[in-house]
Amino acid sequence: MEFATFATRAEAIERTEADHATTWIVADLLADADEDLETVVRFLLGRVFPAHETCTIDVGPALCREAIAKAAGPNVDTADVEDRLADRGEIGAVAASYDLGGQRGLAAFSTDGADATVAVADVDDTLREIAAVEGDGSEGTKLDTLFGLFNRLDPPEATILARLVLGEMRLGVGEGTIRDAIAEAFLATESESGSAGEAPDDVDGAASGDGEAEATEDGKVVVRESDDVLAATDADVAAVERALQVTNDYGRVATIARDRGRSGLAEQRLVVGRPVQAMLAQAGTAADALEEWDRAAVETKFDGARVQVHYAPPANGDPPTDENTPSNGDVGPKLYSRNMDDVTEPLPEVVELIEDRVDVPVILDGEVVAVDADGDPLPFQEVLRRFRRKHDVDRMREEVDLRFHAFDCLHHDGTDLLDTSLATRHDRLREAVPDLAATLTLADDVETIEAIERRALEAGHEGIMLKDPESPYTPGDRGRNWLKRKPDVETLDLVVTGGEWGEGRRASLFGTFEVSVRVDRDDDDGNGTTHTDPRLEPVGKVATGITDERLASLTDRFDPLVRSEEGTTVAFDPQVVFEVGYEEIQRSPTYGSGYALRFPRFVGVREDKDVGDADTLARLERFADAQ
Ligand SMILES: Nc1ncnc2c1ncn2[C@@H]1O[C@H](COP(=O)(O)OP(=O)(O)OP(=O)(O)O)[C@@H](O)[C@H]1O
Repeated sequence: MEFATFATRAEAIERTEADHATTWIVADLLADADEDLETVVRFLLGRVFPAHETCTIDVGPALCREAIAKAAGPNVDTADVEDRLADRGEIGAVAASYDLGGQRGLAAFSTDGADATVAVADVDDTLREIAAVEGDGSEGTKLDTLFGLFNRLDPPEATILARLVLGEMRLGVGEGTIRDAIAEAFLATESESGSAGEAPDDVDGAASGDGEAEATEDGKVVVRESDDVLAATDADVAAVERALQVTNDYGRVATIARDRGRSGLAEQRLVVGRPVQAMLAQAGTAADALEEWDRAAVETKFDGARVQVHYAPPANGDPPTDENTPSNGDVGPKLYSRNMDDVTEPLPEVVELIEDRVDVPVILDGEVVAVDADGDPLPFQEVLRRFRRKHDVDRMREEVDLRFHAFDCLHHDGTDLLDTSLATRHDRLREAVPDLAATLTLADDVETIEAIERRALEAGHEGIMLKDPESPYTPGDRGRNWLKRKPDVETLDLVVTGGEWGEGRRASLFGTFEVSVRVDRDDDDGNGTTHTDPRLEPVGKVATGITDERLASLTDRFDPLVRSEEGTTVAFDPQVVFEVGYEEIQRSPTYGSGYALRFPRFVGVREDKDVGDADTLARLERFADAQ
């Protein structure tokens, strides 16, 4: 597929507002993608690599702006690109606003005069090439390669490339839309209920369906209520969802759905070495748990960082031959964070522990916690000193002692356990790692649960987890089968979107940080889906709780993220998530979110969270209502 075709269709998706119409156009695009299907799916999600691969193209906003400036010609410098960014607010629009290198010039044609169009596969290859560049001079090589690509693109293509490079596609296509579109494009014909979802007629490049299409002032195409509903059934969508949960690879699932249909999807298995999305929890009380289930499984809530362990010991057999066969030999131990980043290297003692204790293939879920000399838990911030460390791992190992607590088992000795009950999974967990398994107590009265909670708090833990003992493991889901209970007021995990330079002694440091919530299109789906296209709205400014030393390190960290500057106020590229405490949430016209935090206080940087994991406006509103 030509990249220009992809860009035009992406533009139409962006202009379309109704969810079902978006699903149609995406389904239509997937059906036309042929051999580029996997790439198209990833591009729509703003990714070059599937989520379970730890590769990144490692091009920051500054380098991307420099490449655009270079492609825009000798009269344009990075400062000019930054000005336009401050003006237009979005890198795609900025890239499209320049007459880049060859757009209308000679470079659009190869030397023999043939039209040198760029294919989706060319863009993918080039971005992978950029990802692979390492070592001295890598910045320069990445810049030249990216510039070379921008140089060959038309404005709509340049928009998409710039957004892709920075992982912000802004098409309003979340993971849920892709899931539905895969079902619509490739499974709907298999259902008895009807024919495949028909892509709607084209109206000005965007979907119309049978309903009346109407362009609004901002150019979005709204499709009014129509008889034309999606053809995919709930069962189709569930089949896709299931395969996504085990493979964690949208591109791959799309291809399997197209080529092998439902039976192919049903055959997908967990693979030791391929991380799975973490199951998440909602806040809840003992009374909530006992109201919802007959009995609650009660566990300590450890105050550390989530780690998923993948290991297949070498003695157990040969390495996997087919990547869809549960591996039975020689993988890892590999450790993954809650966001599926590879954290094996920073945590060597966990690797050694697993190698030492485990003798069959496993996928375990758990938490690493920093502990003091007596083995008592230390605050969460301590574990983060170890978690993403690339240098001085050995020295830090001496400084911060870690414990690994395993609380779930997703795969054990050739058997996938996602669909079995928590109680069964816990039995397998104890079989796999008897002395690393968290204690799980079944309770059917509030008093027992409260006693466990008191003991957990006295021992220095964060609180307790309450889990439905009958529930399956649902990757990526923040449902009500796991409830977390901790006494402290919930903190919020907010994206840092701006800042202000300090005054006097602190004039060379950022002194205040503007923090924002995510406002996603499908914000209120309530199912914990990670959305790739967040809009961010401020809720307050954090200035307290930060030491001078910390401010200095934060200033170094945020300096390269400055997107624009006006007086002492700066806007940052949204990349860092702060955990923020507060006394109260108030309604307020001051900020775009409609809320303001009273006495916001810096608790720490959530190194384990990306922008897509930050709290949403919907969650903030729930907290505000519950005050
Ligand atoms: N026994 C346990 N079972 C499950 N999760 C646990 C347990 N102990 C600690 N945790 C941690 O608690 C988290 C569950 O809370 P949640 O899903 O809300 O994540 P979060 O947003 O990081 O919340 P928080 O900031 O409260 O930890 C898990 O991701 C895990 O890291």
